[in-house]
Amino acid sequence: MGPHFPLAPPGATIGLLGGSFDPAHAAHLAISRTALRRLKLDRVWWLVSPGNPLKAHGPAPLAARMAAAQALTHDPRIVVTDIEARLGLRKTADTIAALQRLYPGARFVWLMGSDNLVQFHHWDRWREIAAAVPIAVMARPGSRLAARGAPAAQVLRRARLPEHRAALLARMAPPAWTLLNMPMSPLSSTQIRNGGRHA
Ligand SMILES: Nc1ncnc2c1ncn2[C@@H]1O[C@H](COP(=O)(O)OP(=O)(O)OP(=O)(O)O)[C@@H](O)[C@H]1O
Ligand SMILES: O=C(O)c1ccc[n+]([C@@H]2O[C@H](COP(=O)([O-])O)[C@@H](O)[C@H]2O)c1
Repeated sequence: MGPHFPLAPPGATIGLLGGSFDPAHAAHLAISRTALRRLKLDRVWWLVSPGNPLKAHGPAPLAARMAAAQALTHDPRIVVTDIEARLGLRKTADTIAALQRLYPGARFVWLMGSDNLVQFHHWDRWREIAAAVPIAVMARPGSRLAARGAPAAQVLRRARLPEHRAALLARMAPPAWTLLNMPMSPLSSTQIRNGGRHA
C-alpha cells in the first residue's frame, strides 16, 4: 500500500462516505459525526470521487475538492482521501471490493444520504454492494420518507435493522441496513455552487 492510502487500525470499523464533495460542507461533517457516534465507528473516510458515474457533468478538479474538504475537517476521526482516483476506480461496487481486499482486517460500512437510497437501484451492481457491506442511510430533507419506500429499500426490507440497534450495524453480516434519523440539514453542494449559504 502506498503512503497516500489511509491507515486502518486492525479491527477498525470504518464508515465510507462517498461523494463528489463539490464542495464539502457542514452537513457532510454533521452526518459523519452522527455516524461515528450512533454506529460506534472508529473512523469515517470521505471518498472524494473522481466523478459520479451517473452524473453527466464532471465536478471541479479533484485536487481543489480534496483541499477544500481537508480544510473543513479538523476531527482526527474523519479522513479525507482520493483513494478511488489512486486506484483508478469510480464505481462503488469496485471501490468496496478493492478496499476489502486492501484492508482485510477492517470492517467497512457504506454511508449515504437518503437521497441516494432513492436512486440506489440505478447504481451499478447495487445488490452486490448491499451484499458486501452494511449500509447506514442518513436522513436528508426531501427524501427521508421517499427512502423508506425506495425500490432498494423494498428489496432489502428483511435486512433492515431498527434504528435503536444501529450500534450493532458495523459488526453485522451484510445485507444489513438502517435509516438514521437526526436533526436534518438542508445544505447541499448544489446550493453552495449556485451561490447559496456556505458551510
Ligand atoms: N444535507 C445532507 N443531509 C444528509 N446527507 C447529505 C447531505 N448533504 C450531502 N449528503 C450525503 O453526503 C454524501 C456526499 O454528498 P455529495 O458530495 O453528493 O454532496 P451533495 O450536497 O449531495 O452534492 P450535490 O448537491 O452536488 O448533489 C451523499 O451520500 C449525500 O447523500
Ligand atoms: O457505482 C455507481 O454506480 C454509483 C452511482 C451513483 C453514485 N455513486 C457514488 O455515490 C456517492 C455519492 O455521489 P454524489 O455524486 O452524489 O456525491 C459517490 O461515492 C459516488 O461514486 C456510485
